[in-house]
Amino acid sequence: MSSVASVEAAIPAELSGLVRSVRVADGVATIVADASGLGRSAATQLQKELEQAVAKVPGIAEVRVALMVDKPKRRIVAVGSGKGGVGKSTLTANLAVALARMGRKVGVVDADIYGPSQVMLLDPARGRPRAEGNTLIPVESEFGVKLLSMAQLVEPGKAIAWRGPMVGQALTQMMEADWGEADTLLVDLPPGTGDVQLTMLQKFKPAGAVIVTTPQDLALIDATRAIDLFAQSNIPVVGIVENMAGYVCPHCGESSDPFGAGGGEGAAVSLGYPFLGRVPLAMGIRVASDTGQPPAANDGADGAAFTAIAARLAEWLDKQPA
Ligand SMILES: Nc1ncnc2c1ncn2[C@@H]1O[C@H](COP(=O)(O)OP(=O)(O)OP(=O)(O)O)[C@@H](O)[C@H]1O
Repeated sequence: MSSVASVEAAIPAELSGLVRSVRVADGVATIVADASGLGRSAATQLQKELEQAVAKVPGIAEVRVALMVDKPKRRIVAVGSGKGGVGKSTLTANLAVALARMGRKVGVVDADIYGPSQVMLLDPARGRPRAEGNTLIPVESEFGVKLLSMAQLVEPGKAIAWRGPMVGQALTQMMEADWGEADTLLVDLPPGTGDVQLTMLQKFKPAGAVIVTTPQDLALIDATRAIDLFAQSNIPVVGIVENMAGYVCPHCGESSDPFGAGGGEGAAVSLGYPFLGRVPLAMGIRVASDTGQPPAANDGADGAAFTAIAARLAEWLDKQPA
């Protein structure tokens, strides 16, 4: 048998369909295999299995495996707000779950170092991300969304008082993790306009940004600042979401507007950005969120607003150039 034939015969049958070429010269076997569509860990596994199988072939001193991989078309969408507590994390988690229910492969990066809440929202079982070499493997939440959070990387309850460079490094590790097939990465940014935002904009160039605000004037002024940050970096603003708008009393059914109403929509119109929708202030949203059950995971009324906003985001994503 020729040395190429011996190498081919040694490759397990279930992997041979992925092998594109085999060459042998001076005891060195060079195998090219197609790993496109496999996640990074499956590709590493393929490489190992090929190396191990071929190393056993008599006369082969060295095995080199080259993998053909396609760069996944993954879009990053930053979710930002001018100030804290406006529901940015709640929106991010629910958009992710709603997009996953629409068939997208979604990852969430919780970059909100000052209040990382995605673990509570999406993974109350608190899975720990694994690491392969320097590459993090995100946790799979029960809602079909992959997750990496600053909260998984530090001890629970420890004050997060990191300096800028550490924050940038942690963000980079999360962004460059093995996101596998994920086509959309939603990044829950800290409120305001600090180091994380700048690293995000300069290094990872999101395809777009969703801005969350509550309807009252102060939040809107802050939201305008957040919008400016994206606009200055030429990151398109997908649109503005108005959260905590309109409270329906669960007892009497009367609707009131504790934070005013329509401010987000008004700001969107006057600034010339699309208005993506309004999420009511609802007890059900708060309770479900606190117990790790994002309303968008179900067909109930509390999830409907998130699903509608996710549909607008999906439509926007589909219109972006490949
Ligand atoms: N539409 C809503 N109805 C009721 N409660 C809400 C709504 N949106 C958010 N909340 C609640 O408000 C609180 C703050 O929300 P969230 O953590 O999402 O805000 P945030 O903007 O991400 O804040 P931070 O930047 O401080 O992390 C949470 O307890 C959340 O459950």
